[in-house]
Amino acid sequence: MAIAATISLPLTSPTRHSVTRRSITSLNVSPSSSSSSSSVQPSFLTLETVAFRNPNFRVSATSMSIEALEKGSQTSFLDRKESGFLHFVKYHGLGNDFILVDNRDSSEPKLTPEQAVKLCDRNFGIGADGVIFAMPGINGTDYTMRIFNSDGSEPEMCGNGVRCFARFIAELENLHGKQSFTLHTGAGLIVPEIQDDGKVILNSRIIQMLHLSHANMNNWLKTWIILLYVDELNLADIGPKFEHHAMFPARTNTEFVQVISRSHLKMRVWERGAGATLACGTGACAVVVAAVLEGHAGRSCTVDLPGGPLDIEWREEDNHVYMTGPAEIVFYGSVPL
Ligand SMILES: N[C@H](CCC[C@H](N)C(=O)O)C(=O)O
Repeated sequence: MAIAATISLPLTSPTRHSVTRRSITSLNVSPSSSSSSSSVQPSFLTLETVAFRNPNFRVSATSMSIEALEKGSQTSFLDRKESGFLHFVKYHGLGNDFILVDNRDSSEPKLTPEQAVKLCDRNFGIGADGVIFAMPGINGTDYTMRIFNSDGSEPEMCGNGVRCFARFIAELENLHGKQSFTLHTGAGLIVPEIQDDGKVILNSRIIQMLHLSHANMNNWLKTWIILLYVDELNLADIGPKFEHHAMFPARTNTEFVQVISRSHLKMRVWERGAGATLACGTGACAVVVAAVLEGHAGRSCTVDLPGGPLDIEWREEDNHVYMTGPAEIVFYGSVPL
């Protein structure tokens, strides 16, 4: 599959430090942490992202020329259905980046895992940690979210991916204000609730899984609390040893955690099927649940990841986990299939 793409860039004013409120998509409604979401540091914005942040230009990957985009072209881009091409939107959540595909017209993913591997390649493809498909719901849900990791494996769920998925659906369906939809995932039913300010809540079912998995040392969400200086870790060396250990027949994500205080953790992650990523939403949630269960932290923590901070709260009264973090559009694109 040739990878020659015309890229349309949804750009806002290219100031390096403008992380607009609307760009903060949160899985948290607790006002206490909303202020912290505005503390999201723009440090994870790369020059490429900033350079692509002006809504009036299109970059053609073939000519690398910059052309003015007619008004409203973002909407028309999302309506593109030319056959023989895959139209996608590139999002990232703290640098954990995904190719999002509007797959609402079919219950079969538009890409094979092998094609996803090629598109995720950062040199020969678009470059991403995974491909996420917005598909028709099943068993009465509004949508289904499926994800292929950059190695082609299919995980059950993806925390950062849910934030990007929520932003993607809101754009596709032109949703504004408070919205809620039911989402079928490999980890079960998720009911993301988009709040008036664009934030999204994560439902409690995942907590039972997190709780159970920590207790049962289930391979998917197993988290190791290791009291160490995580920056000194050679993830490429130690990560695969955990991922491929015989203890985890389905492999595992592994989070390496430094407890800075009872409300501040620092984490690096080696992800199953994606390697060292800049952020892991499910991992950050699992880390806080595990740290609480192990007595290392309180129920509200800022988790520092290489891509930036996530605010996580495991609320006692409803057993929900609330995650606050950004979900940014990077560009729209089309690739020939
Ligand atoms: N690689 C992970 C899926 C993505 C999880 C991570 N990106 C997140 O934000 O939750 C796995 O195979 O379980």
